[in-house]
Amino acid sequence: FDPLSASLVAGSAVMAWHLFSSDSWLKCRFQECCEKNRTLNFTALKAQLDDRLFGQHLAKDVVLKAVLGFSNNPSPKKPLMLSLHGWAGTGKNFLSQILAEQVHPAGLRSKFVHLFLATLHFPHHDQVKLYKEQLQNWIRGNVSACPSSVFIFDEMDKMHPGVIDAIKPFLDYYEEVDGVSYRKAIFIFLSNAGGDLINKAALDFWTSGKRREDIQLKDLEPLLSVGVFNNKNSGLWHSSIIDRNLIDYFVPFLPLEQRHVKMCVRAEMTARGYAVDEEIVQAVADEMTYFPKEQKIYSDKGCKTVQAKLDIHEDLVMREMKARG
Ligand SMILES: Nc1ncnc2c1ncn2[C@@H]1O[C@H](COP(=O)(O)OP(=O)(O)OP(=O)(O)O)[C@@H](O)[C@H]1O
Repeated sequence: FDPLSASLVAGSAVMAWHLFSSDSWLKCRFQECCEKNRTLNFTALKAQLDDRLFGQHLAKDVVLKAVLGFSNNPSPKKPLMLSLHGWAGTGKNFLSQILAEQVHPAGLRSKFVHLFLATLHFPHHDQVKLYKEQLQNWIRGNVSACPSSVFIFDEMDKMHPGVIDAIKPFLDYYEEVDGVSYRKAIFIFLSNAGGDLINKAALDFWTSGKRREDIQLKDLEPLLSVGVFNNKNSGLWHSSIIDRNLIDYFVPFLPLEQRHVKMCVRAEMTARGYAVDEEIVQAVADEMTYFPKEQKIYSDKGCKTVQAKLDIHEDLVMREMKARG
């Protein structure tokens, strides 16, 4: 190497190191970077929820209100904390995913979005101490790297109260904890707790001839405050998160009717690139089971098994086509 080539090589190396070690434009073209100051886009989120989430007017309203308040506040006093409640397959994970995509476009695939399942990640009650430590380290490390990290905790009703308490310091009104600020992070809890009470309230509305869309948050809150929040037998709420009022928003998910199941089938067919076939839509909706036994109004599993049932129909259609040559 002559001195000129050597300095050129060294210069290029320094430049490359600089470009790829910081969140430069070039680096972020090739790998995901944390957008530290990204705010949630209310209009985009509303459009996504209007288009994709069916039959959940309350959940939609509460989440939009929460997001509006959080994103309009340049210095929130605490992280955003949502607690989603409802029957299986009604869209709790789905909404969390849509919300996460608004902060980090890769959604659940983003390295800044973290999904925990109680039965998978924290299965053994005798290891609570270890889980607590690991979870706190994980949250601390990830929020230090990306303040707008999103943490989703599924199956909160199966989570040991000790593990839930491990999250508490991050949810509180502290400016910083050990030099890290958690105020831009989002925490979402998902749970089936209270689902039966929400279903009962929806059924009461139906029975008295009122429109589902007229159910308001105030119709559910008294029921849930007794049945979930102040019920010492409802595992989830043994935790001090409730005592400290750290949950910003309670988000109820209503049970889904057959018309919503059909909307899910149509959406799934469109996503798979097929023309919507109403015969198949009806067939899939008819294969679902509904409750209560007498009236059969609400889908037992919400829209959860729609994809699997559609797979079977897809298979049958393919075989028919093959048989016809
Ligand atoms: N309200 C809804 N609108 C549109 N699609 C829905 C809705 N609810 C469920 N789905 C569809 O069903 C799938 C399963 O729903 P999801 O996982 O969100 O249910 P969940 O409420 O989280 O259930 P669980 O309590 O059993 O975890 C979603 O990925 C979505 O495709």
